Amino acid sequence: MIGIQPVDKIRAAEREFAEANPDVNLMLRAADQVAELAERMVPSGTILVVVGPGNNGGDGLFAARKLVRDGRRQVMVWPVAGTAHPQGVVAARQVGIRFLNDLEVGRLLPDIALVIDGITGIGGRTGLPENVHWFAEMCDVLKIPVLAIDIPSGLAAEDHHRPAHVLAATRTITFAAPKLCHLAQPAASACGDVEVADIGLELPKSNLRQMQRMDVARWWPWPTPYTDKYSRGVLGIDTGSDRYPGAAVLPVTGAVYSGAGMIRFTGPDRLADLILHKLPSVTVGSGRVEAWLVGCGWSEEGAEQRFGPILESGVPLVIDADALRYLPKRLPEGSLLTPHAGELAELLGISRPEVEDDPVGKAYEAAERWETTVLLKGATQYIANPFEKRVTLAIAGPSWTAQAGSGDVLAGICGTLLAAGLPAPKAAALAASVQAMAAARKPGPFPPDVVAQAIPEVLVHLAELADQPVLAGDLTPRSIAAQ
Ligand SMILES: NC(=O)C1=CN([C@@H]2O[C@H](COP(=O)(O)OP(=O)(O)OC[C@H]3O[C@@H](n4cnc5c(N)ncnc54)[C@H](OP(=O)(O)O)[C@@H]3O)[C@@H](O)[C@H]2O)[C@@H](O)CC1
Ligand SMILES: Nc1ncnc2c1ncn2[C@@H]1O[C@H](COP(=O)(O)OP(=O)(O)O)[C@@H](O)[C@H]1O
Ligand SMILES: [K+]
Repeated sequence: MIGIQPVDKIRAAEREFAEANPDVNLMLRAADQVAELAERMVPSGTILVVVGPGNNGGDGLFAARKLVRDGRRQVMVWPVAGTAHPQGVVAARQVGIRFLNDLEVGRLLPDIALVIDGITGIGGRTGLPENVHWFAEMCDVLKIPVLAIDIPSGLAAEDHHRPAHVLAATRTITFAAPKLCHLAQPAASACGDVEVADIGLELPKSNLRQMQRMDVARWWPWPTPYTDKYSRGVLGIDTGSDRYPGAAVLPVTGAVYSGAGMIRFTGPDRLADLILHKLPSVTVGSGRVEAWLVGCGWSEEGAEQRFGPILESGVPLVIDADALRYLPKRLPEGSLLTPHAGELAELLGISRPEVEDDPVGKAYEAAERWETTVLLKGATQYIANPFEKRVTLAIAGPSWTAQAGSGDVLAGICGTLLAAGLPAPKAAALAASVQAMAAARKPGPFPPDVVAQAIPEVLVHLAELADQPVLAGDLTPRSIAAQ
């Protein structure tokens, strides 16, 4: 798990560090890391460092000095605000770096091998300075690689929005910890590959975090030799309707391919035939279950009648789609709500843009109101955990997943994991991450059920990562196997 840090925590850590280490210049440390990455990106060619008025520009100027390599590399600086970090300017001038004006930049740009963006960092407000708009567009058109220092200029560190004008980066090097803009879409799409450089700052634990592959590997409920189908978890699924028959098949597909021990389908009989045709391991009719998945494709007719008895069962529920309209005040303990932005807006009685403006805050608000875990779906998936007062971002996948039915499959994966006994926040974070990883293995317009079929391959890799014996399969002792 990686902690995502707000700007005030970064600044506080910087102050503490400076007090404890008066002889260490953090800007030089940051600049060295920027220069080192720039060397890796373009071992030769001219580098243009674009600097703003603050310390982000200071990083850029000291990196420029380092990159000159005793005159063996041509490095130029464009101070976009007129003024720039005074000591940085002196340092750059001392090694003979040429300072350019707008006209010169326009003329020389086609021959630049790399742009280093030191316009604004964590002090940046959303939006690029106006006199740089043309430059950002030219870099894009000319496909010039851009290395952003800390934050691509135009983005604000704690904001997931991507404004119309931003100096989009090929790579971003940030310091100490990622900020929200590096990981949350659409801002993240302007950051390119993000590298987090250690400059020695000590940061407190964050209540905003992002899942890593190793977390998925470690938390996945791997079966053991003691496992049977019941102990792996029986999932009840009541989904689909005449209007949405696919919403019966898709969640079941997600559940089967993520390894549910057993599935009991209790939706309309006609739909059971459809499911069995594709997935004959599913059983039909009620019985004991460890968790329920409800709501996908219910449509309105009869929804409440379907929901009532399931709510009374007392086991944890995955509550998706139409069932979100009929939430009781108190939900069974351990339940999980899986709304997309529109459904969350309806739940909270606000507009969709209000949710899209503050996904972290709104997901958390709903989680607190219903005292339950909320998985807010979308390009970035947020899991709000009101018990430990934190929000986790799932591992992200390709945008091809934005298609009808992906949410149904995801609900099925969540169901498998709740039935396996995982607490809802873990189940949601694992399910969303694994679906994204499966989609990354099948990048393209594959239907959501085909993406679900890639989950076993993802799990094989994760089991290797976690060194899980479950992979061995053949437990024959080596000496016998060799004969
Ligand atoms: N903290 C750390 O641990 C370390 C930090 N380090 C580095 O310091 C950076 C932070 O530096 P910083 O605080 O000086 O702010 P910075 O990002 O340069 O921007 C402020 C300037 O930009 C201006 N401005 C803002 N938005 C604008 C806009 N949209 N359009 C136009 N102008 C805009 C703003 O103007 P003002 O708000 O004053 O009007 C102000 O003049 C950090 O990202 C990292 O690179 C490392 O050296 C070492 C460790
Ligand atoms: N831009 C995107 N990039 C990646 N995944 C996305 C994107 N937009 C949506 N998704 C995924 O698509 C799913 C859509 O869910 P939902 O809207 O409930 O679909 P449905 O109800 O039709 O199944 C979510 O699980 C989310 O993971
Ligand atoms: K920057």
